[in-house]
Amino acid sequence: MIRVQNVTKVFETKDGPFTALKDVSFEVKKGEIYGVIGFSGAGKSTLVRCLNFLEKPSSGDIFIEGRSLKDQSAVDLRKERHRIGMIFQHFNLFQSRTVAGNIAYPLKLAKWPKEKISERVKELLAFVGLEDKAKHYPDELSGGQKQRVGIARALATSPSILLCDEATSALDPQTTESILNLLKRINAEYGITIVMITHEMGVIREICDKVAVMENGKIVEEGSVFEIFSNPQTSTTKNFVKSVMNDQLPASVLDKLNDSKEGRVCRLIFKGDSTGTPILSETAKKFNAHINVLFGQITELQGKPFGNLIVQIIGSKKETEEILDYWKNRVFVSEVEKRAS
Ligand SMILES: Nc1ncnc2c1ncn2[C@@H]1O[C@H](COP(=O)(O)OP(=O)(O)OP(=O)(O)O)[C@@H](O)[C@H]1O
Repeated sequence: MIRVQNVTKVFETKDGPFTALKDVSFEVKKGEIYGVIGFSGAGKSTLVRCLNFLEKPSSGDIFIEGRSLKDQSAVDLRKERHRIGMIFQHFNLFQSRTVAGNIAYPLKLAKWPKEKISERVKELLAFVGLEDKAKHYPDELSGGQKQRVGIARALATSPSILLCDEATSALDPQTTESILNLLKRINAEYGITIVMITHEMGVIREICDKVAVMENGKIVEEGSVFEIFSNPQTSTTKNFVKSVMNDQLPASVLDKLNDSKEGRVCRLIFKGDSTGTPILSETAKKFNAHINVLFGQITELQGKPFGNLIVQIIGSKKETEEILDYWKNRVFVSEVEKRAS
């Protein structure tokens, strides 16, 4: 659906050339919700602007449904952009136009007949739950309502892709949740592929299928949301996961573990149906070793239960290995460092 191929973007600045994107490649499949997360300055906004060629890559290319954007004429690129909607952190609404006027704008540009425009605007207002605000101006709306207008405007020309650049970063947690639910509906009901740019791991956890982690203009890690949450590799990704999982062992427990030097400490990750598996009681029946539970939490990942258990196995080396093999066939298992990270 979207293929980003070796994209590099160099800006000329008064201090010389600055490389904001370095050889970035990834693919987004049709119907997927794909997240790109990174700290401020990582290159996320530059990347999202390259996806629809608002920013032209210095090298590399973007393919939309197999079509290369690099070689397209200005006219063809404009047509291509009609199939790609975009929403922004600060909504970017026209203050002098009403809500209905904002939503109608791209349809006017596309030269739709008047009656069809008003029909489509009505339909979109109903979809985003703002039927009663058609004649209001943006400064009479809350942040969440403004973003709903932004979403309705982005959907007006029935795009197949929606790019969201920090779409919830200016909103409070409750409003963020309602906007994320609206984006999920857009994805499920219209099959629209969504690319979410964000610095909030909670947004990724809530709605994305896959995620790429960006740092200094590069993708440092990519995978399914489950893979990234259960087994983050780079320190940046670990920090993002930590920001929402709160699954670190308290210092006092770590101290005790370091003192005792006994046993192996492991993290067990349960997903979906496996969350209800009575794995510890089964282990106790089957093996003689002692299992000491240090931490336990069940949260939700993409609407499915996601359990996280940290345990210490106290037993012989052979028995510990047997237990680990037994677990590895049932749940995701990783070793936990006893030192605080
Ligand atoms: N037009 C430009 N000219 C020069 N440098 C730029 C330009 N646009 C972006 N940059 C630089 O590229 C880097 C990446 O910026 P970008 O806005 O893509 O990051 P970001 O991850 O979206 O950060 P934020 O969340 O703060 O917007 C930054 O160091 C920025 O200063």
